[in-house]
Amino acid sequence: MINLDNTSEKINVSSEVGRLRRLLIHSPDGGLGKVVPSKAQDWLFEDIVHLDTMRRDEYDYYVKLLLYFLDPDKVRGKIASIDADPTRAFYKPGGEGYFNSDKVMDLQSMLTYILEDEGIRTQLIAAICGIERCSFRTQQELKSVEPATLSMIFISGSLPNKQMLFAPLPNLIFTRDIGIIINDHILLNKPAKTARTRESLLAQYIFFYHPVFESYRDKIIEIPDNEKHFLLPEDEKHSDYNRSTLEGGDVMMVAPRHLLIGCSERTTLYAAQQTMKILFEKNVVDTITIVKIPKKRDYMHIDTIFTQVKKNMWVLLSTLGRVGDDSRKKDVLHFFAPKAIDQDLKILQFIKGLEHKPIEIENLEDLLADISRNDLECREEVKFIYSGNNEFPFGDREQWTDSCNLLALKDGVVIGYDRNDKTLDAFREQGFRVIKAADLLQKFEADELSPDTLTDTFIMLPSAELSRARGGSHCMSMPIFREQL
Ligand SMILES: NC(=O)NCCC[C@H](N)C(=O)O
Repeated sequence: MINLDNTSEKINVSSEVGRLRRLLIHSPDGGLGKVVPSKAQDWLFEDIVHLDTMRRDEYDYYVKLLLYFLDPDKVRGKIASIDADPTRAFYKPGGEGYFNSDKVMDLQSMLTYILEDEGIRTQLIAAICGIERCSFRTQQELKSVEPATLSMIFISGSLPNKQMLFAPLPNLIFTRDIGIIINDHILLNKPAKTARTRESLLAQYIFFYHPVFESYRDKIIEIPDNEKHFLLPEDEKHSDYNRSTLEGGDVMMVAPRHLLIGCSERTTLYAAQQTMKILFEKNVVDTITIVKIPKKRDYMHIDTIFTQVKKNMWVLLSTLGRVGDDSRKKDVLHFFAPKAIDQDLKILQFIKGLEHKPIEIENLEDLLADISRNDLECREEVKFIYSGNNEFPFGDREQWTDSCNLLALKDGVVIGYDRNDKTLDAFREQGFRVIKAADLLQKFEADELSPDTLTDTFIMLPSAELSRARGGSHCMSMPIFREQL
């Protein structure tokens, strides 16, 4: 069981780059290894993945890095022995040897914890069996399964004897999308895709019942459905104005009083408006900027297009920025040249009390520079790093493999994928140390570098398998506590 002492008053996120102190993750579970080619797209994967490689050679580094920064006693001086264990016991929630941190928390452990309560267990079994259309007998049988196994079944979809009860949840590794902390409030998502429905049900139960969130229950925000929606004919139900869906990758807490909400393939205008109304009424923030991006698989959420690196630095996709892709600047008439799509981008800023008079912002760079200068009171020059170093056609290629989706562990220290070479060059040009996760861990172990003193660093996470799931380190994190900037 995790130590829950001092866990109250520990939920607060008011920026994207304040030192990260606590977050929710989920290590790739057995369900990811069950994605079959014919279901990969339905389950929102671009390909099938090799689970062992994804865990051992990729995601496990993410965990070690997070622990080194957030809960160092769990890993300092132990990396060699952790790596030498062929069973990976350190990473397996619930098992002996599990790292069990109250700073880097896995949803699976949290689920196991709440399932110890018989009442919650009965409710959740009924709810899941309801959405998954299980038989009455299955529902009864699940009642006698002990919590750790039940938690594994709910997540992976399979019984211990490997029989599949329902589909796996391969996207649960992208914890960002299930909810978002906005100051000391928790906004739950409403997933756009059926493949992610069970995830949000599990998240509801975790946020409402886990003791970590106990004193925040009245600060959990759930977005309502449009009442009219129930009365609409099927073909009208899916319009952006009638549907209510929102995913965490479209919600970005950029400054203590300023929130960005993307309207995208996943988040509808209706949900964005409802969220804005609730947040203004509750006085959680006083500026909300809606960033409407093209509804395209390539750009499923705004955090696939830009993320913050440090107070005065952002990484973004130029095709949707002011500069545009350089192939267009040079007027390259080539069949590969992208269409001008920046006209599909629209940015409107709403100030509490003046919602009827939104301010239109012309482009992403203007918005991001304004956040750095005015919200974060940054005096240095604001810098932009472009995906693929803004070299055609690498901007789009590298955005597809999450060059713009970085997780800041602290101001200027980010984790991102190792495969986006041109973007990495751009970081080097800005004076960043670009270092492999394994090498950095070695240097931490040898006391040559320390998380506390590290500055301007891009930590490269191996990503051959992870990137097939179409999300990066920003998507794989749900920060619940960051220090104030
Ligand atoms: N915030 C994010 O962009 N999350 C990435 C989610 C990837 C996942 N395969 C999905 O399509 O939902």
